[in-house]
Amino acid sequence: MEKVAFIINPFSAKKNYQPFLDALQKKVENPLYYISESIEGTFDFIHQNFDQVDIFVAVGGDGTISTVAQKLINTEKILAIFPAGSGNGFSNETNFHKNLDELLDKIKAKKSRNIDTFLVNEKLSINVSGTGFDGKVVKEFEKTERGFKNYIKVSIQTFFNYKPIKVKFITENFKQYNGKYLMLNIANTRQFGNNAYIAPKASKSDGLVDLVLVKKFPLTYSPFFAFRMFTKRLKDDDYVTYLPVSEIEFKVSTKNWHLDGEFNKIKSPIHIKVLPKSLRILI
Ligand SMILES: Nc1ncnc2c1ncn2[C@@H]1O[C@H](COP(=O)(O)OP(=O)(O)OP(=O)(O)O)[C@@H](O)[C@H]1O
Repeated sequence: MEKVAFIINPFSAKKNYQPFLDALQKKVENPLYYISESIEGTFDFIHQNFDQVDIFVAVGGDGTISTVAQKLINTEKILAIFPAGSGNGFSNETNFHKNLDELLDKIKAKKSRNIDTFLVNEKLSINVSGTGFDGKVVKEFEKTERGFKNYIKVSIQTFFNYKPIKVKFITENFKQYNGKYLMLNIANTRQFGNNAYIAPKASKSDGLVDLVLVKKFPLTYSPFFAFRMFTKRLKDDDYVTYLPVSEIEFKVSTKNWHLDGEFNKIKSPIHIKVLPKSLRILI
């Protein structure tokens, strides 16, 4: 077996990691694994095993993957994923499936490629991060037991009393886009998760992110918006503007952000910067 370590987040996938662990122990002799009780725990584990491991497998959702990725950025170490989250946006976009045999075959072949990531001020994002409506939704969602149904429920409740955010660009050339928005997202890949394609043309290896500005639309329009998002047709939507950028600065009237689906408080002004080809992933 290649030099590989499995980092399992017991809080993802409805805490149902035991079947994964049983299967792993059946198929791999004496696997190196770590059940992560905290983000700090994951950091320590990676630090302690860094020299003797080539491939770190994150077993969890986008939040877990992002914490593992933070320690692998700009190194030769390879990130692999066994998706076990509720949305799995990043793993959907990087071709990882809930199939242990397939993953073990890929590990044996050990082929990899470098992809982009980006920073929101100093914080790393690998998939899609944003502020405004969905920052608030993630904040409220984290108070529930998660899952797709709760996500939809919280989204509808939040929509009713949501005030648009104000965005003011610092970077010249973009000032024409100053204004009020329902939400602002930065997309390295195409989807949030659950095949919700907020940026259907985004590419994780072009040195750019899509800055996605969404204007407030009437509630009656939300089914059309959702339909377009799930069918990769949001690009044609009049409420949405796409700005592909490698770096951009702006002020925004809220601190509520989500980074790869995890709630974060980030102080304005905001500096977005792509880190081109900074993360090596197993293919
Ligand atoms: N390395 C880690 N170790 C322990 N807990 C973590 C780690 N990374 C993230 N967490 C916490 O675990 C919870 C679930 O994380 P994660 O995002 O992986 O799963 P999810 O929310 O079910 O999936 P998704 O983001 O795909 O919807 C979050 O509350 C997060 O803060």
